[in-house]
Amino acid sequence: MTITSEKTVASDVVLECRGLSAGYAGVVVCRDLDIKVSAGEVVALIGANGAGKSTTMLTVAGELAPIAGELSVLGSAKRSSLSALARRGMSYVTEERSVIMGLTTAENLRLAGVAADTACEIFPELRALLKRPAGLLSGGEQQMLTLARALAREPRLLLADELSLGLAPQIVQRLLAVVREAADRRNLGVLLVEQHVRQVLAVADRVYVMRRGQVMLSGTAAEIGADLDAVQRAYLAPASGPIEGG
Ligand SMILES: Nc1ncnc2c1ncn2[C@@H]1O[C@H](COP(=O)(O)OP(=O)(O)OP(=O)(O)O)[C@@H](O)[C@H]1O
Repeated sequence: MTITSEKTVASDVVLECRGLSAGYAGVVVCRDLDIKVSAGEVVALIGANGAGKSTTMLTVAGELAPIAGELSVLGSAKRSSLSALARRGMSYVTEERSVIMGLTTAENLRLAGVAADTACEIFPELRALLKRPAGLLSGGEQQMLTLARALAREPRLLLADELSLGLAPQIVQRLLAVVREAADRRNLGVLLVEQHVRQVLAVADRVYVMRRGQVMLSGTAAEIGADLDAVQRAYLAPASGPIEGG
């Protein structure tokens, strides 16, 4: 199945890869990736376990060197480390709880150079939790803290890899709504890996569907959502056997 039409939300491209191959120690795991994210756009990367989503994100984030192809992040095609990209306006958040558990919410924010008021504007839920050690926050609250910390720095590109892994549906919805709002209000470009396909389709502009290291399908969220059952059967069921041609 091929869906070709794509909505162009903004002309400002914050992330683009063309013919990108990525992997580990020279072994290709993802190949020929053509992915683009513009400012103000929420783009979802979905796929079954092992499809190569995290490998793609790690490569885009500067953690893995591309094996082949072109990659341009925030207007530069020069390879940059995660920390250099962070300085230029990229935030990378993952499912791993990145808060320091022994510090309070307020201390975690201070350590990141983020004003508590700014974080609480993003997630008002954090206000009542400022004095609580992050280790005592629920998983959802920890991810609100993580996301507030990331968004308070006013990035131009947010990479979020399964931010809502293992969280309750209402929390997933809340986190995704805040990401959508940041895209709309601050012109943030977002690339989002998400297992909660229906929920992510509700907030995304466009979607790339990966399977066995390749983008098999791309389109607007409406296009992908229109035949989601078929997409799920064809591409989101667990793949069996090795990735071909690695
Ligand atoms: N550090 C690594 N070294 C070698 N191979 C790896 C490494 N990490 C992942 N892989 C392999 O790369 C392939 C893609 O993995 P990746 O984690 O990118 O998929 P994913 O789509 O993010 O999966 P999931 O949804 O399960 O997180 C898998 O076959 C995996 O075993």
